[in-house]
Parts: sequence; C-alpha cells; structure tokens
Amino acid sequence: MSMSATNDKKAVIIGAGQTGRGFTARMVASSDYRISFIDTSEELVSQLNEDGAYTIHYYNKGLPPVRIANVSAYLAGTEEAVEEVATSRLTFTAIGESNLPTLVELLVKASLLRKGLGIHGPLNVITCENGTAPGNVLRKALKAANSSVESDIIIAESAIFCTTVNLSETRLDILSENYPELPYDGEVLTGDLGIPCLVPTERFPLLLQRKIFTYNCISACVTYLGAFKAYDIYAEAANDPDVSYLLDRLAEPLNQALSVKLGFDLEDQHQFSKRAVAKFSDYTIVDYVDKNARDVARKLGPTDRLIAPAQMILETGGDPSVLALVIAAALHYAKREREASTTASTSTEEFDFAAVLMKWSGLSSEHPLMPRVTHYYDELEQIGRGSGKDWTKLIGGI
Ligand SMILES: NC(=O)C1=CN([C@@H]2O[C@H](COP(=O)(O)OP(=O)(O)OC[C@H]3O[C@@H](n4cnc5c(N)ncnc54)[C@H](O)[C@@H]3O)[C@@H](O)[C@H]2O)C=CC1
Ligand SMILES: O=P(O)(O)OC[C@H]1O[C@](O)(CO)[C@@H](O)[C@@H]1O
Repeated sequence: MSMSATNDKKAVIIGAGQTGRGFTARMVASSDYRISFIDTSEELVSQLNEDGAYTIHYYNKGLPPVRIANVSAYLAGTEEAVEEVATSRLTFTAIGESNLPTLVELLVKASLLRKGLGIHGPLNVITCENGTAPGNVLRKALKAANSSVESDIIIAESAIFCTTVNLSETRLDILSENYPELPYDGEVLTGDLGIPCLVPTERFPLLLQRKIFTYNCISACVTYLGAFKAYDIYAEAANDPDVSYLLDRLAEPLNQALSVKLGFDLEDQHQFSKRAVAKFSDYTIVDYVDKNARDVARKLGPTDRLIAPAQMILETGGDPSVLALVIAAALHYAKREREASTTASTSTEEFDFAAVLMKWSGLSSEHPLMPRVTHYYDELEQIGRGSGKDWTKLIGGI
C-alpha cells in the first residue's frame, strides 16, 4: 500500500444497515470524503460492491432523492476491512450498541497497522448508536482486551434522531427522514472534520442521556404498548387512544424528573418531549413496531430508556406507573420472542418474567418497581394481546 493512499479523506462506516447506509452516509456525503462500508452480511457487502451506489428517498415526497455513489464495501473479519479502518480519517459505527464489543479485534488490528504504516494521529471513531454511553461500552471492551492501543483510539458519540428504514422492494435503497445534521461529542473529537453535516456539540453525554430518556423512552412506550395491541405500523400505535392517553400521563412525571436530575429547564423539557410525541404520531413517517421493539434486553438495561427514567421518577417523588406498564409490555414481547424461537420440546418451560427483568435491569426483588411491573404483567396477561381489547380497567388508575 502506498503512503499517499493512506489517511486521505476517507470515511469508513461499520454497519451498512438502515442508519449506516441511510443516514450516516448521507451526512458524510455532505463533504468530499470517500465512503466505504464494513458489514458482517456477505449479501449486503456483495450488493454494495456490485451496484456501487444506491438511493436515499425521503418520507417527504416533495424532496429529491439523494444518490450515494462510488461506495465500496468489505466483509468484517477480513484483512481488507482492517486496512480500510487503518487508513481512514474517520470510522463510524452503526451496528447496535450491544454489538460494539465485537469490534475490538478490528479496531486493535487497525490501530496497530496504522502505526506500522506511519500514519500520524489516532483512529477517530464516532458511534452512531442508541444508548446512554455507547462510547463507554466500546472503551470498556477495548480495556478488557488488554490492548496497548487504547490511547490511540478516540471514541466520540453521536446522537441519531433520524428514522430510517429499508425499502424492502429494492436491493439497497433507503427511506428516511430529511434530518439535516449529526451532532457529536465535540469535546472528545476536536478539530475541524471537514464534514458540514457533522456538528460538534458541547456537554454531549448529558444531551445523549436526555435524548435516550425522553425521545427513546417515549418511543419504547409506543412500541411495546403498540406491540401488545398488535399494531404493525408505528404511527398507528402512537395514535391509539389508550397509548396517547398513557403518553400524556407520562409527560409530567418524566419531564419533572429529567428536569431535576439532568438540570434542563422544565418548560424546555416539556417542549422536547412534545416534539418526540408529535414525530412518532406522524403517519407520513412510515416505521414499524417490530423494528423498534428489537433487542428488548438492551432496552431493559439499567442505564437505558425505561429503567433509568423510572428510577429517576421514583427518586423525584413521581408516579412511575406508565413506565411500569411499558416494562411489563416489553417483557410480554420478550416472552413472545422466546416462544417463537423455542423448539417444541422446550416450549413448556415457563417464562419467568421477574427473573428475566432482574437479570437484564439489575433490579433487586425488593426494588419498588418490581411489584408494579408484576401487577401490570399479570393484568396484561388477563386482558390478552390484540386489538380492540378493553384497557379501561388497566389504565383507569393511572
Ligand atoms: N434505523 C433507525 O431508524 C435508527 C437506528 N438507530 C441506531 O442505529 C444503529 C444501527 O441500527 P440500524 O441501522 O437500524 O440496524 P440495521 O440492522 O439496519 O443495521 C445494522 C447493520 O450492522 C451490521 N453489523 C452487525 N454487527 C456488525 C459487526 N460486528 N461488524 C460489521 N457490521 C455489523 C448488520 O449486518 C447490519 O447490516 C443502532 O444502534 C440503532 O439504535 C438510531 C436511531 C434511528
Ligand atoms: O435500536 P433502537 O434503539 O430501537 O433505535 C432505533 C429506533 O430509534 C428511533 O429513532 C426512535 O425510537 C426509531 O426510529 C428507530 O427504529
């Protein structure tokens, strides 16, 4: 490899899925960087190399689609993928927070190769993942691997507000919101990146927490309540009268708690949460309940969108009932997933929702949320999943 071919304006995006291909790539394409992808899916990598381009369509049909061209792709685990990261100026991840630890080998090898090639400067990694601290997840994994390159890798987080879905009737095309920018942690990754759509932002960890605990918390409410009511289309779930009522009941204790705990102005916080509800209720943004429901274990994690805000509500004297009900609905979703994936011979095994919750969330059996979740889990069981069920008694006391 010639030195002149290294560290030029090249960005590699690990994870060529909906966000990586449909949003991160569009942000990078606002510059003169060349874009390549790394993915574990052989099919996706082949398609990207065969076509070399694809189109991002907007929900807003009035906007012209964006063509992303001259892209190449590499299979994760190959030497080419390592070289690509080693010689790129920026590396983005969009693979799901829980998959980040699988990148350790790639990043360590790439960092060592970078040094070996005499390329100056650290590997700059930007996470495009939902989570309150995806950067820490990756840093912790690098540390656990006892790698000597930890200090040669800068990991900055970004926040994704843009909804993006695959256009399943095409090979690679994407349907996305026209979200204009990608805010990232400008205190961790300093200097001009030369990408206009990337916006360096101060106090980023706080903003990311606020996003996950408000926007993604509300999204999880729509998702798991909607899934129990058997909706497929996300906006239909958000507009269901019972779901709307519950979102309304959540606003006060949630915003009060976040305002106290994170220090945001209460009125500003109310507006922030209102904008999230308005977006999720927008029928023109076609999204799917199942897509949003994936990875229940992550979403019931101790620092994620349901448990952490519920804890904050309790600590600030508010009523966490809506979140307890959503947690119960999420556990029913997990139960259905388990049943669907279990073979007939093992399907008689009881789903112990309390044990599952304690394992994923780290809550103890004495935690005040446990009896509330148990109550709603049992109530949901009685009502049964489906549309047209009467939720009057279930939500009457909230
Ligand atoms: N799709 C959306 O509307 C939004 C997604 N996000 C976040 O974006 C991230 C990605 O989500 P999506 O793009 O929706 O998922 P996706 O499932 O469409 O894409 C993920 C891609 O990563 C690949 N992948 C998984 N592990 C990998 C590895 N170790 N190395 C290389 N590739 C790997 C998968 O093959 C897949 O192509 C997640 O953190 C999600 O929370 C955030 C906001 C909106
Ligand atoms: O993987 P997660 O955390 O569900 O995040 C992806 C989701 O986040 C959202 O932006 C809002 O919840 C959805 O549009 C998207 O499906």
